[in-house]
Amino acid sequence: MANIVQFENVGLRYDTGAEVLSDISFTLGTGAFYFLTGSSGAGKTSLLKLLYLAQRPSRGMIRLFGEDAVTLPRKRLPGFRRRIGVVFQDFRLVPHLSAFDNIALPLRVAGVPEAEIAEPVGEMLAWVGLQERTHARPPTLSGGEQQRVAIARAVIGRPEILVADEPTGNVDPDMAERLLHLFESLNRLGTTVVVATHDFQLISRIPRAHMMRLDKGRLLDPTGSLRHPAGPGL
Ligand SMILES: Nc1ncnc2c1ncn2[C@@H]1O[C@H](COP(=O)(O)OP(=O)(O)OP(=O)(O)O)[C@@H](O)[C@H]1O
Repeated sequence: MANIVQFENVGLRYDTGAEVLSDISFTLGTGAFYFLTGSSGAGKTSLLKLLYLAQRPSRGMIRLFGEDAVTLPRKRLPGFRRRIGVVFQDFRLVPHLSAFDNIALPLRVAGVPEAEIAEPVGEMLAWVGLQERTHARPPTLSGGEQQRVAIARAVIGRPEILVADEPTGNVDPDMAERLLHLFESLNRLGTTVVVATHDFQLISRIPRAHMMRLDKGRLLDPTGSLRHPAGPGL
Protein backbone atom coordinates (compact mmCIF):
# COMPACT_ATOMS: atom_id res chain seq x y z
CA MET A 1 0.00 0.00 0.00
CA ALA A 2 1.52 3.34 -1.05
CA ASN A 3 1.58 6.20 1.43
CA ILE A 4 -0.68 9.14 0.67
CA VAL A 5 0.67 11.22 3.59
CA GLN A 6 4.07 11.33 5.23
CA PHE A 7 5.09 13.50 8.20
CA GLU A 8 8.70 13.54 9.36
CA ASN A 9 9.86 15.34 12.51
CA VAL A 10 7.11 17.90 12.14
CA GLY A 11 6.80 20.65 14.72
CA LEU A 12 4.24 23.43 15.00
CA ARG A 13 4.19 26.60 17.05
CA TYR A 14 1.66 29.37 16.76
CA ASP A 15 3.37 32.76 16.54
CA THR A 16 6.05 32.98 19.21
CA GLY A 17 4.49 30.47 21.62
CA ALA A 18 5.85 27.07 22.62
CA GLU A 19 5.51 24.14 20.22
CA VAL A 20 2.03 22.62 20.31
CA LEU A 21 3.18 19.69 18.16
CA SER A 22 6.69 18.20 18.38
CA ASP A 23 8.58 15.51 16.50
CA ILE A 24 5.52 14.22 14.69
CA SER A 25 6.42 11.38 12.32
CA PHE A 26 3.92 9.01 10.71
CA THR A 27 2.67 7.78 7.38
CA LEU A 28 -0.91 7.23 6.21
CA GLY A 29 -1.48 4.38 3.81
CA THR A 30 -3.65 5.07 0.78
CA GLY A 31 -7.17 3.80 1.41
CA ALA A 32 -6.72 3.12 5.13
CA PHE A 33 -8.93 4.32 8.01
CA TYR A 34 -7.43 6.18 10.97
CA PHE A 35 -8.77 7.45 14.27
CA LEU A 36 -6.90 10.27 15.99
CA THR A 37 -7.44 10.50 19.73
CA GLY A 38 -6.00 12.50 22.61
CA SER A 39 -7.28 14.64 25.42
CA SER A 40 -8.50 18.18 24.91
CA GLY A 41 -5.60 20.43 23.93
CA ALA A 42 -3.36 17.51 22.90
CA GLY A 43 -3.08 18.97 19.40
CA LYS A 44 -5.58 16.99 17.30
CA THR A 45 -7.07 19.96 15.48
CA SER A 46 -3.59 21.41 14.92
CA LEU A 47 -2.38 18.15 13.37
CA LEU A 48 -5.45 17.97 11.13
CA LYS A 49 -4.84 21.58 10.02
CA LEU A 50 -1.36 20.60 8.87
CA LEU A 51 -2.89 17.67 7.04
CA TYR A 52 -5.46 19.71 5.14
CA LEU A 53 -2.96 22.47 4.44
CA ALA A 54 -4.59 25.21 6.51
CA GLN A 55 -1.35 25.60 8.43
CA ARG A 56 2.32 25.22 7.51
CA PRO A 57 4.59 23.47 10.01
CA SER A 58 7.31 25.39 11.83
CA ARG A 59 9.73 22.58 11.06
CA GLY A 60 9.88 19.14 9.50
CA MET A 61 8.72 17.57 6.30
CA ILE A 62 5.21 16.84 5.03
CA ARG A 63 4.54 14.95 1.82
CA LEU A 64 1.02 14.73 0.43
CA PHE A 65 0.06 12.81 -2.69
CA GLY A 66 3.76 12.11 -3.21
CA GLU A 67 4.79 15.78 -3.24
CA ASP A 68 6.46 18.11 -0.77
CA ALA A 69 3.53 20.00 0.76
CA VAL A 70 5.65 22.43 2.82
CA THR A 71 7.25 24.17 -0.13
CA LEU A 72 4.23 23.81 -2.40
CA PRO A 73 3.76 27.05 -4.35
CA ARG A 74 0.76 29.02 -3.11
CA LYS A 75 -1.00 28.79 -6.47
CA ARG A 76 -1.08 24.99 -6.25
CA LEU A 77 -2.73 24.94 -2.82
CA PRO A 78 -6.35 25.12 -4.06
CA GLY A 79 -5.79 22.12 -6.36
CA PHE A 80 -4.36 20.10 -3.47
CA ARG A 81 -7.11 21.18 -1.10
CA ARG A 82 -9.82 20.04 -3.52
CA ARG A 83 -8.49 16.51 -3.11
CA ILE A 84 -9.12 16.67 0.64
CA GLY A 85 -12.60 16.73 2.16
CA VAL A 86 -12.77 18.42 5.56
CA VAL A 87 -15.42 18.28 8.28
CA PHE A 88 -14.54 21.19 10.56
CA GLN A 89 -15.23 21.06 14.27
CA ASP A 90 -17.24 24.28 13.90
CA PHE A 91 -18.85 23.20 10.58
CA ARG A 92 -18.06 26.43 8.64
CA LEU A 93 -21.18 26.30 6.52
CA VAL A 94 -22.02 29.30 4.33
CA PRO A 95 -24.87 30.90 6.31
CA HIS A 96 -26.76 32.48 3.42
CA LEU A 97 -26.77 29.30 1.31
CA SER A 98 -29.33 26.51 1.71
CA ALA A 99 -28.36 23.02 2.87
CA PHE A 100 -28.57 21.96 -0.77
CA ASP A 101 -26.28 24.74 -1.99
CA ASN A 102 -23.76 24.18 0.81
CA ILE A 103 -23.49 20.51 -0.13
CA ALA A 104 -23.31 21.37 -3.85
CA LEU A 105 -20.42 23.82 -3.33
CA PRO A 106 -17.48 21.43 -3.92
CA LEU A 107 -19.11 20.16 -7.13
CA ARG A 108 -19.72 23.69 -8.40
CA VAL A 109 -16.18 24.76 -7.50
CA ALA A 110 -14.89 21.72 -9.41
CA GLY A 111 -16.92 22.86 -12.45
CA VAL A 112 -19.48 20.02 -12.49
CA PRO A 113 -22.31 21.03 -14.88
CA GLU A 114 -25.47 22.21 -13.12
CA ALA A 115 -27.50 19.36 -14.70
CA GLU A 116 -25.31 16.83 -12.89
CA ILE A 117 -25.60 18.37 -9.44
CA ALA A 118 -29.19 17.79 -8.26
CA GLU A 119 -29.00 14.00 -8.21
CA PRO A 120 -25.85 13.46 -6.11
CA VAL A 121 -26.79 16.31 -3.75
CA GLY A 122 -30.29 14.82 -3.35
CA GLU A 123 -28.80 11.40 -2.62
CA MET A 124 -26.44 12.89 -0.08
CA LEU A 125 -29.26 14.81 1.63
CA ALA A 126 -31.18 11.53 1.88
CA TRP A 127 -28.10 9.75 3.25
CA VAL A 128 -27.75 12.18 6.10
CA GLY A 129 -31.53 12.28 6.66
CA LEU A 130 -32.06 15.90 5.69
CA GLN A 131 -34.41 15.75 2.66
CA GLU A 132 -36.97 17.76 4.60
CA ARG A 133 -34.39 20.48 5.22
CA THR A 134 -33.14 20.81 1.63
CA HIS A 135 -33.89 24.54 1.41
CA ALA A 136 -33.12 25.48 5.01
CA ARG A 137 -30.22 27.81 5.74
CA PRO A 138 -27.64 26.86 8.39
CA PRO A 139 -28.76 29.38 11.05
CA THR A 140 -32.18 27.67 11.08
CA LEU A 141 -30.70 24.17 11.47
CA SER A 142 -29.88 22.44 14.75
CA GLY A 143 -26.24 21.72 15.63
CA GLY A 144 -26.61 18.09 14.60
CA GLU A 145 -28.28 19.03 11.31
CA GLN A 146 -25.50 21.51 10.54
CA GLN A 147 -22.95 18.81 11.29
CA ARG A 148 -24.65 16.47 8.83
CA VAL A 149 -24.63 19.15 6.11
CA ALA A 150 -20.93 19.69 6.81
CA ILE A 151 -20.26 15.97 6.44
CA ALA A 152 -22.28 15.72 3.23
CA ARG A 153 -20.34 18.68 1.80
CA ALA A 154 -17.01 17.08 2.74
CA VAL A 155 -17.75 13.74 1.10
CA ILE A 156 -19.77 14.67 -2.00
CA GLY A 157 -16.72 15.25 -4.18
CA ARG A 158 -15.34 11.77 -3.34
CA PRO A 159 -12.12 13.25 -1.92
CA GLU A 160 -8.93 11.19 -1.85
CA ILE A 161 -8.51 12.06 1.82
CA LEU A 162 -11.34 12.79 4.25
CA VAL A 163 -10.40 14.62 7.43
CA ALA A 164 -13.07 14.94 10.12
CA ASP A 165 -12.64 16.76 13.43
CA GLU A 166 -15.08 15.36 16.01
CA PRO A 167 -17.68 14.72 13.29
CA THR A 168 -20.25 13.10 15.54
CA GLY A 169 -20.04 15.46 18.51
CA ASN A 170 -23.54 16.87 18.04
CA VAL A 171 -25.60 13.90 16.89
CA ASP A 172 -27.34 11.06 18.72
CA PRO A 173 -25.75 7.57 18.78
CA ASP A 174 -27.94 6.27 15.92
CA MET A 175 -26.97 9.12 13.65
CA ALA A 176 -23.32 8.84 14.73
CA GLU A 177 -23.32 5.24 13.60
CA ARG A 178 -25.00 6.12 10.33
CA LEU A 179 -22.43 8.83 9.62
CA LEU A 180 -19.62 6.48 10.48
CA HIS A 181 -21.11 4.03 8.02
CA LEU A 182 -20.99 6.77 5.39
CA PHE A 183 -17.28 7.31 6.12
CA GLU A 184 -16.72 3.60 5.94
CA SER A 185 -18.49 3.32 2.57
CA LEU A 186 -16.34 6.13 1.24
CA ASN A 187 -13.27 4.43 2.67
CA ARG A 188 -14.19 1.19 0.93
CA LEU A 189 -14.29 3.13 -2.34
CA GLY A 190 -10.67 4.11 -1.74
CA THR A 191 -10.74 7.34 0.29
CA THR A 192 -8.19 7.56 3.09
CA VAL A 193 -10.13 8.62 6.20
CA VAL A 194 -8.83 10.38 9.32
CA VAL A 195 -11.33 10.98 12.12
CA ALA A 196 -10.44 12.82 15.32
CA THR A 197 -12.77 11.71 18.08
CA HIS A 198 -13.13 11.11 21.80
CA ASP A 199 -15.88 8.58 21.18
CA PHE A 200 -14.52 5.11 21.92
CA GLN A 201 -17.90 3.57 21.18
CA LEU A 202 -17.50 4.84 17.64
CA ILE A 203 -13.92 3.61 17.42
CA SER A 204 -14.98 0.11 18.40
CA ARG A 205 -17.33 0.06 15.36
CA ILE A 206 -14.44 -0.09 12.90
CA PRO A 207 -12.11 -2.86 14.02
CA ARG A 208 -9.86 -2.52 10.98
CA ALA A 209 -9.11 1.15 11.73
CA HIS A 210 -5.64 2.25 12.80
CA MET A 211 -5.17 4.34 15.93
CA MET A 212 -3.09 7.50 16.31
CA ARG A 213 -2.87 8.95 19.77
CA LEU A 214 -1.61 12.40 20.71
CA ASP A 215 -0.44 13.36 24.16
CA LYS A 216 0.68 16.93 24.85
CA GLY A 217 1.65 17.49 21.25
CA ARG A 218 3.47 14.21 20.74
CA LEU A 219 2.34 11.15 18.88
CA LEU A 220 2.32 8.10 21.13
CA ASP A 221 1.83 5.58 18.37
CA PRO A 222 3.76 6.91 15.40
CA THR A 223 3.33 3.73 13.40
CA GLY A 224 -0.47 3.98 13.46
CA SER A 225 -0.42 0.26 14.18
CA LEU A 226 -3.59 -1.78 14.41
CA ARG A 227 -5.21 -1.08 17.72
CA HIS A 228 -6.10 -3.45 20.48
CA PRO A 229 -9.72 -4.02 21.49
CA ALA A 230 -11.44 -0.94 22.90
CA GLY A 231 -10.51 -0.21 26.46
CA PRO A 232 -8.61 2.19 28.68
CA GLY A 233 -5.35 1.16 27.04
CA LEU A 234 -6.40 2.69 23.70
N1 LIG B 1 -4.58 29.58 16.55
C1 LIG B 1 -3.93 29.27 17.67
N2 LIG B 1 -3.08 30.14 18.24
C2 LIG B 1 -2.41 29.83 19.38
N3 LIG B 1 -2.51 28.66 20.03
C3 LIG B 1 -3.37 27.74 19.52
C4 LIG B 1 -4.11 27.99 18.32
N4 LIG B 1 -4.86 26.90 18.06
C5 LIG B 1 -4.59 26.00 19.02
N5 LIG B 1 -3.70 26.51 19.91
C6 LIG B 1 -3.14 25.80 21.08
O1 LIG B 1 -2.56 24.58 20.61
C7 LIG B 1 -2.79 23.52 21.55
C8 LIG B 1 -3.46 22.36 20.83
O2 LIG B 1 -4.78 22.77 20.43
P1 LIG B 1 -5.70 21.89 19.48
O3 LIG B 1 -6.94 22.68 19.20
O4 LIG B 1 -4.89 21.43 18.34
O5 LIG B 1 -6.03 20.65 20.45
P2 LIG B 1 -7.16 19.53 20.35
O6 LIG B 1 -6.51 18.25 20.74
O7 LIG B 1 -7.80 19.58 19.01
O8 LIG B 1 -8.20 19.97 21.46
P3 LIG B 1 -9.82 19.76 21.53
O9 LIG B 1 -10.06 18.27 21.70
O10 LIG B 1 -10.19 20.53 22.76
O11 LIG B 1 -10.39 20.33 20.26
C9 LIG B 1 -3.62 24.10 22.67
O12 LIG B 1 -2.73 24.44 23.72
C10 LIG B 1 -4.22 25.36 22.07
O13 LIG B 1 -4.42 26.33 23.05
